[in-house]
Amino acid sequence: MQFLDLPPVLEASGTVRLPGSKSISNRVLLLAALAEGETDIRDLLASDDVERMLDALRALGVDWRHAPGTNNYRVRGAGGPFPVKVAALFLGNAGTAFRPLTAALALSGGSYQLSGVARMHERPIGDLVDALRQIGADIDYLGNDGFPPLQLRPATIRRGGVVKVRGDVSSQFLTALLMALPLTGEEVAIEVVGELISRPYIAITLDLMARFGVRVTHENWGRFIVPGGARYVSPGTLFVEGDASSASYFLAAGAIGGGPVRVEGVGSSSIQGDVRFAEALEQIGARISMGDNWIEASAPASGRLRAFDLDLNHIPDAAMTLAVAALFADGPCRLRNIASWRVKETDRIAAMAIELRKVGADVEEGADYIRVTPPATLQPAAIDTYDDHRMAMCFSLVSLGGCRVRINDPKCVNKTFPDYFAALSGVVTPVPVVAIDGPSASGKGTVGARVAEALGWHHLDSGTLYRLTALSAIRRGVDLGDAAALSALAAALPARFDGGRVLLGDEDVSDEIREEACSVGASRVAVLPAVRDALFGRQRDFRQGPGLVAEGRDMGSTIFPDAQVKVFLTASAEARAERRYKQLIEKGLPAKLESLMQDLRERDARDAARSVAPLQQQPDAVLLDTTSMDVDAAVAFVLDLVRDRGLATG
Ligand SMILES: Nc1ncnc2c1ncn2[C@@H]1O[C@H](COP(=O)(O)OP(=O)(O)O)[C@@H](O)[C@H]1O
Ligand SMILES: Nc1ccn([C@@H]2O[C@H](COP(=O)(O)OP(=O)(O)O)[C@@H](O)[C@H]2O)c(=O)n1
Repeated sequence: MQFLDLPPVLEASGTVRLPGSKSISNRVLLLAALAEGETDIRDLLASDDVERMLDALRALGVDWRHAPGTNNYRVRGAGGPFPVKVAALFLGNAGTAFRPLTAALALSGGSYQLSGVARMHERPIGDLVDALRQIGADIDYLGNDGFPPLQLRPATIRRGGVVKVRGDVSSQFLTALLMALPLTGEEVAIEVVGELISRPYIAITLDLMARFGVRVTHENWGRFIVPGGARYVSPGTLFVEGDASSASYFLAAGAIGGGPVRVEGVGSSSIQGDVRFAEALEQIGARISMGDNWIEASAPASGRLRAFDLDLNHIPDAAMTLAVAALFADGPCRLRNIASWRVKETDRIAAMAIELRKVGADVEEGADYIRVTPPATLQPAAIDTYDDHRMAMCFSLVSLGGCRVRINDPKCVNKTFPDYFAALSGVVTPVPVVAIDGPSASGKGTVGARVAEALGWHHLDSGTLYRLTALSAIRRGVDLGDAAALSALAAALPARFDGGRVLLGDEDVSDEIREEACSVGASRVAVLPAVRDALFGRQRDFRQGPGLVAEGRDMGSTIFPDAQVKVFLTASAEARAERRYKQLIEKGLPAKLESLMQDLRERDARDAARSVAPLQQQPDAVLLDTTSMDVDAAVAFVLDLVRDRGLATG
């Protein structure tokens, strides 16, 4: 399984240009395909769901062209039903393609097979099929009743009259009918049965249909009239707004991570309901400002979002972002009236509950609500994403809690936002790391500790973890080649660091781990991949604000490959042996220069030759050879690097 590790973040601020709206992109493509004339569509979303729609339109005989290097498309409309009368369409997991195409194809007088991925075949479509059957459409279920895949056949469609459709499972059924019914040419009334959910999505549909010349009226969102003699006519050029649901992650980032974070592409003139996410964020304390085409969010003056209890029926997709924002609130939060989450890309209520618990939240889920009690401190976790782009994007926000987070299967964001993680990294400042790697006695520990102190940052001497593992093993008589036993020891190591002291349980072992036996032992256990794995997360957990200085052999290559400063610290073997000798004698520990030299050479060789995380200078590391340099100069050199990168002032 692929994964993406997001580092803990210090703060969020900056500007993001949003990709095109998925809802608008797929609606506009279908309307342009059915319309008379050519439509120039600007800033179309480039994503999997839109690809599925584009592929389908081409298979149905609609001619479209893409202007290379842009997100602009020209669609030559069919001026009515689709010209190709027999087709098999694969629509992935794109609800915004599947539902509207089902309705439009049911009225196109052809034989069409529509299928998708396994999850698409678990997402209900029965209410739409029932509505279409009322007017004579010939539709069969090829799998389970009420679900895709579907077989559509030519049929005599009753024109005019009344069609009833349920509105309480997915508003896409109504959207699909609204967009397709003008193909009949007669006035039709659509009556919504049950309470209409996600109304703002219907507003988008009506707005876009009007731009293509078909004006639908409605009575209080319960009864809609598609006028007689309606035909779609291209509006010429049409700009796709930025995606308001995608905006939610960045606005939340601003509200949690300080801000201001500005999104461009949506604003007060947007037709997308999800811009109202900004209002919800404001209600819970965030500072929001807005222009026609942008929205900006900053953290509350108090620094902390307020606990909330909100009905989020009108913004079901963006509401997911609030479920994760709840981790940063000052008390338990309740998200209500979100039953539609259960039939989306995955059962989002269940998925959200499982993953929020992983980071430490206490979660209660009901049929149509979720209650999130934030933990005192977030726990690092590996988040499963359920092939659901929004799960991946939402949980990236955990990193704003100064907590590392792993996102499994990060490519699921391709559904709506292929560049999401790059866009996110453009507005967040990860906790900075100075990684110092190098051979034994090159001065890593001394320089690292001094640099950390000068910056006021945390310090990790990773070698002590290997030394402690060796010490525990020696004490318990564990064989230094027994990978399974050693990795179990390493994983459960009761290590604590207190000032300059190293504790194993309550015992101060600072000196003991420096003795020859531990040095040799550490070097031996360190070649075992299982031991290195067992210590991996523990080392990463040292990365906390305001920053970390980490030293060892693989800080820059493996543990913190994204470290902002990487130093390869070295000195000649003779210089290093002499330093070690002096160091041990000063501590009153036994030492012989010759055997130290010998040991050092052997350890250097083992570190450089091992298969996992060998010691070598990284291409992006700065070489610092201290053979003829004193400690002060070495410390000053590293501090200069840190300041040059703009990571610390003073
Ligand atoms: N640039 C330097 N010049 C002289 N002595 C140094 C220098 N850097 C470190 N030392 C000394 O060398 C000894 C070993 O350094 P240490 O920091 O323990 O190395 P490492 O952590 O790389 O094994 C210490 O006594 C330290 O004071
Ligand atoms: N990041 C690290 C740190 C130490 N080690 C191993 O752990 C041993 C002890 O590390 P250390 O940094 O305390 O050793 P010295 O450099 O002080 O001799 C080294 O000999 C390395 O083999 C490692 O493999 N990876």
